[in-house]
Amino acid sequence: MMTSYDPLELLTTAEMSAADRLTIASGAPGSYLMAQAGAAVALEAEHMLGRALGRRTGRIAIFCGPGNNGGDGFAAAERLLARGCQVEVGLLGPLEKLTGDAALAAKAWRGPVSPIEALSLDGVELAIDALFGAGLARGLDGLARETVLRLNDWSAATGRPVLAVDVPSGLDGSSGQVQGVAVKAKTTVTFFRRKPGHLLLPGRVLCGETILAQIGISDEVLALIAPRAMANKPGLWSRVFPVPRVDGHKYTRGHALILSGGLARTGAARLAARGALRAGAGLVTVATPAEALAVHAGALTAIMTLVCDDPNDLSKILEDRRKNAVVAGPGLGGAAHAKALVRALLQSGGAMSPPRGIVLDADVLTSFSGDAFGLAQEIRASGANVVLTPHEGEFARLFGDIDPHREGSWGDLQPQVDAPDALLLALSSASKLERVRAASALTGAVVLLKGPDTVVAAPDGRASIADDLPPWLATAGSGDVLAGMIGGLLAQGTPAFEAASAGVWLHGAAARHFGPGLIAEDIPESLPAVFRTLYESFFAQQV
Ligand SMILES: NC(=O)C1=CN([C@@H]2O[C@H](COP(=O)(O)OP(=O)(O)OC[C@H]3O[C@@H](n4cnc5c(N)ncnc54)[C@H](OP(=O)(O)O)[C@@H]3O)[C@@H](O)[C@H]2O)[C@@H](O)CC1
Ligand SMILES: [K+]
Repeated sequence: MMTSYDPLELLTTAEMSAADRLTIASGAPGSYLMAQAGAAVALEAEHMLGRALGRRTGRIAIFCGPGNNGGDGFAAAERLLARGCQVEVGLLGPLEKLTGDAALAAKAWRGPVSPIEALSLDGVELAIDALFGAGLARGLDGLARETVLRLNDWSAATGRPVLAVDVPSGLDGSSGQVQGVAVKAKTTVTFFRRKPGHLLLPGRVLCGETILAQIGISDEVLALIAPRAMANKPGLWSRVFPVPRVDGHKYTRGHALILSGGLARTGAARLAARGALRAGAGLVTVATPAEALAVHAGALTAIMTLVCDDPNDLSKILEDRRKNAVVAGPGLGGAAHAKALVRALLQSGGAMSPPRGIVLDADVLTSFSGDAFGLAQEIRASGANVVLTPHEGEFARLFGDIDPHREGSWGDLQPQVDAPDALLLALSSASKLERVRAASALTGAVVLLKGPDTVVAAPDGRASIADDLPPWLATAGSGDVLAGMIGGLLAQGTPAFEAASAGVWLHGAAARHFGPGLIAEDIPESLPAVFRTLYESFFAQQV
């Protein structure tokens, strides 16, 4: 059965194996799951042929590997043959080496099996890639590599599609990274739940459209597996989302403070401020150097201003604990100034309850380049709810160049993090998901790493991955608006992980609503329409 809704959970390949094992242990044979998987692939193959040719009689070539992914290929082949399709099967490796359910599926296949290199693509309308799935163990080489390249060349030259089983072969389902080479699919059919690699780049592009099929694995196994990675959709954060209440007023919706840089760089703070206000903060104030006050005052209406020339001014401003969220970084200026301000900011919360929400972005992140340990110590000592919002460059400068062996680099941090060695290794992992999780575990902050596949991770290992951000979101000032929106959500009391995840989703939804040609100023102005649709969906779920 194909799924018509988007479940949130994303399963690593290890978690998916656990789901298979638990299901098989509860009495459903593996061969049944494989038959269901094959049937789902066959159904999609028929749809694809139907769409391309208006009939389902075109030739289909199925490339099977030596494990259960190949078994799914045999099961699909048999199903397609039974439905009257023209199917040919090639196998990587000897038939007699297949074991378990894959051997059973191959035995049930009534047609011939060619060596994979002999399976011709001449006149083929659709190729099915069932070489490797969750069991990919190393980079592809030799005949496996040649086969993948042959499939890609054929598809590029003819425009005919490849349908991938579970994941395009060569793609690591947990990380979204390519192991050597990978198939470029038009469509991927995966089972039970999507894997992080279906969302993370380059995986998402290699998968084409990902279709989720249910093959008889019960949702109940999720309670035992307890997956920690989720697709970033409203269902992830809707329960804590600050929907305005009839009995609320602006003072119950928090007060966000945005730190501005000097005269030549005030626009970023105003973009962030507008983002915070549109995201629903009750009050928003821009704290600005005196030299830029007139510029801000002339450009702002609903947003207030305060003079803040140095860390002392900031500490005084923050004695007002009603200013419960702060955004620092956009356009803030030179490293020494930014660092001094952020120190004052992190030391200002005292024993606030609930702790102040703080978004650190742009120039603040750059001011701590190579000093992730220093930043981590200050964040942990602050007790604040901190969200870091780097792009790839800022992330690399912050976490990519640290020397854990330098004396004193860990300071008093080491006892506060689990498995420090593994954490350091993960910081340079090829997997974006693992890198962001490690950065979050090190700093004790929620970390949001931007990109077309923005990942948000919390120190406890929860993570969200975005899969619906439009390319026109990558425009000057867009990140400033995002930082402000997250600040606005924090001001309303949204917990940091959910505020960051919801901020990413709303930012993308606003950009989708506006469409191509978007500039940063359009994002806050598109939020009301997004909220209207979002609240309607919340209310629809309540009735
Ligand atoms: N379990 C179930 O009930 C269900 C499972 N399902 C399906 O099973 C799939 C997972 O199956 P799987 O675990 O057998 O792994 P799979 O991806 O076929 O590859 C393993 C084989 O490839 C080989 N190999 C690995 N890397 C290689 C390389 N670079 N180059 C060359 N060879 C390489 C590896 O060899 P080895 O490493 O042992 O030398 C081994 O022979 C999953 O994606 C889904 O499609 C569904 O039917 C639902 C029910
Ligand atoms: K595959």
